Amino acid sequence: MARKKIALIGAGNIGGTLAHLAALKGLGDIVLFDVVEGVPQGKALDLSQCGPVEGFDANIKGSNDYADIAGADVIIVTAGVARKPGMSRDDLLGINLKVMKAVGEGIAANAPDAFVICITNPLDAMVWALREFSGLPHNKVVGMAGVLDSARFSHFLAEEFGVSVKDVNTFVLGGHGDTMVPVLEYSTVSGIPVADLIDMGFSTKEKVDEIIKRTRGGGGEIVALLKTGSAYYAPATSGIAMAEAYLYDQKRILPAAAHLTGQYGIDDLYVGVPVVIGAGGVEKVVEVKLSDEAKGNLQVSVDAVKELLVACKGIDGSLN
Ligand SMILES: NC(=O)c1ccc[n+]([C@@H]2O[C@H](COP(=O)([O-])OP(=O)(O)OC[C@H]3O[C@@H](n4cnc5c(N)ncnc54)[C@H](O)[C@@H]3O)[C@@H](O)[C@H]2O)c1
Ligand SMILES: O=C(O)C[C@H](O)C(=O)O
Repeated sequence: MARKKIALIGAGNIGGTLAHLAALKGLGDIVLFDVVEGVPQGKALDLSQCGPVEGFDANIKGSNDYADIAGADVIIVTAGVARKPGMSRDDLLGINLKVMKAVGEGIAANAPDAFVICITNPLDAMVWALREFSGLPHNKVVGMAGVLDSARFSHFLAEEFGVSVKDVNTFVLGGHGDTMVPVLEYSTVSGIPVADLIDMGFSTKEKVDEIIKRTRGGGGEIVALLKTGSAYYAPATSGIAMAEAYLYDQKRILPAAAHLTGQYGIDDLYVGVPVVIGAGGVEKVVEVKLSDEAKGNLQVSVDAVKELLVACKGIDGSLN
């Protein structure tokens, strides 16, 4: 069987980390694409020289030419700009929208059969715009944020409860902004609901509420510490988990920004919900029952995403 091909659009902090992980995990051959000349080529050469030590055979190529992504099975998009302290993700909209246009056109012309995972911020608006610009089927274009936000929530809960993070399962829904919705009723440790663990004295409601707040601000906390950019190790790991679900037809249920057509009362919008990812791309949107409080919070988050789409349409008339 021919090796799979993974194309990474954007060879910055996340792009380079994605390439490293994809090579270590043997996902296939890798193309690192960027508009900056030299950077993808330099990173590809450096990464290729891990091969003899790690024992991987992946062909890793750096490129400034979209023709090199032809035949890609999976494309992960991180092209664009990351925020710095004092900025919100939404401040990136104008500049990254233009990047999504170029990337969408490049994908449409060279790799229209790929499964495309968008990571660029502001995530929910950028994945929507990327889908519009590329014209790919909605089930083949998805946004990564929920896996990362849920990983943050799980990490904080495991630390607070003093249990292995392997047993913690959480869901964060909604847009990837400060209005995201960590859903407590679907958060468990080995199947035990968080509320029961609070009753058993593992923590208090106040502390768990603080963790929810910290999860919502999880990206900003790292931006404030790094000062020059944003998180990249956990975002790359999260993107790779989604790529593996597609490449290995795992049918995983993962929170991801997917195109909704009425589910959760939301139409023609990309927003974070649980989805099944397998060889068919986004194979199903999983519509879980939500409490009235979670529904209200999701609506606030959806309204924030809608505002960003209005802004996108204002900037680029072709999106109307
Ligand atoms: N969805 C999430 O959960 C999540 C998490 C972390 C970061 N992000 C976002 O991911 C994006 C990338 O983050 P990063 O840390 O890798 O940033 P980075 O600045 O390190 O890398 C971005 C790369 O994109 C390249 N680029 C710019 N315009 C391009 C174009 N038109 N075509 C191809 N490449 C282009 C740049 O040259 C740069 O190498 C940012 O928008 C960031 O906000 C999202
Ligand atoms: O916070 C950011 O700007 C990057 C990313 O969205 C994150 O959540 O880490």
